[in-house]
Amino acid sequence: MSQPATEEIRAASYVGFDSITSQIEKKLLKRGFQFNVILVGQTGLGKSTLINTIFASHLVDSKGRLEADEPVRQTTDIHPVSHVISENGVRLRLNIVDTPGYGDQINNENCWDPIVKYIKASNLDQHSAYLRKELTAMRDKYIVDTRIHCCLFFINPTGHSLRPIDIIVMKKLSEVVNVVPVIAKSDSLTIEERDNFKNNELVYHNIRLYPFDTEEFDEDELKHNEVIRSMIPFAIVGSERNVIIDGKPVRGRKNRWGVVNVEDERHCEFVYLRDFLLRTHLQDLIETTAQIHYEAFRSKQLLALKEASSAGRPAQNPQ
Ligand SMILES: Nc1nc2c(ncn2[C@@H]2O[C@H](COP(=O)(O)OP(=O)(O)OP(=O)(O)O)[C@@H](O)[C@H]2O)c(=O)[nH]1
Repeated sequence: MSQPATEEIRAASYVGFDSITSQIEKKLLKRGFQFNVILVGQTGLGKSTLINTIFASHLVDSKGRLEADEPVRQTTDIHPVSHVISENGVRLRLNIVDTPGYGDQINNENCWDPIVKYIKASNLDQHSAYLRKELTAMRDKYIVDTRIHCCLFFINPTGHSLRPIDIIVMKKLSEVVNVVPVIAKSDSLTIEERDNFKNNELVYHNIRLYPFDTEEFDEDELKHNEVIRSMIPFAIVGSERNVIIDGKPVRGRKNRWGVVNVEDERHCEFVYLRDFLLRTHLQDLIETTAQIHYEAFRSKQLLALKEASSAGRPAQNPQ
């Protein structure tokens, strides 16, 4: 009897689990993806403009927020806006949480409190939703991810170094969310002033900023994170308008002295920020959020245990 060809043996022993990748892809594509971003920074620093520039469509109305006689908004005004955007059949549900008025008051003591509370509450909502799903055995029910995956922190382009309040707020926020700082309206800075913000002040103040390395990362991923860290805070320029450069419309800002091309890396770091958030680290931002949430929960649990043991009573589960 003749031996079966290798192809036939392979066909006979093929069980087909390699199709899991296409099964996952199909399921994920049907469901779409969720990305929740919070914008933190003073009024008028270009928060809505940047989001509109990144997503190249008018997502957030950046006009008409403040009337002349309207008092400066406070951070209690936090409000989320949801959008569904689609690219090549991939749907992204985008939740943008704006925090108008942060740091605008004369007394900014505890001005970060409402933001931190909001982020913690959205984490807790997610936690409770999963618990409800487990308890009621709704295995197939898709749980919408309410957690905040990224905080874009807008630094005022003062030309000096970071304000003490920014350092405190970034530290507080980094305990509960992935913080990505950006230098707002960097077209107003000289190259020297821009460098002042990048002189490792963030490292000096020991602010724990995203991205984080893990043991799973290969050499390329580690190198890439290193490049990103050396660039942070990204010096960005935003614009909702197109200007004509060499006969072509480009996203930019025109002033008396010339044109800033937002997408030209010689002019600003907008393109690096966009690639980092959407093309290379979107999934990692989502995954790291779960890790931060877990670490915060664990340290709360340990604290509760310590307090309970020193008071000689049984520990309760923290919320
Ligand atoms: N020069 C310069 N101006 C910008 C830039 N980004 C936005 N602006 C302008 O700054 C003004 C305020 O922009 P917004 O996007 O509304 O600022 P915001 O931070 O969302 O403001 P609030 O909604 O009040 O908190 C607008 O006139 C924008 O055109 C930038 O990168 N450079």
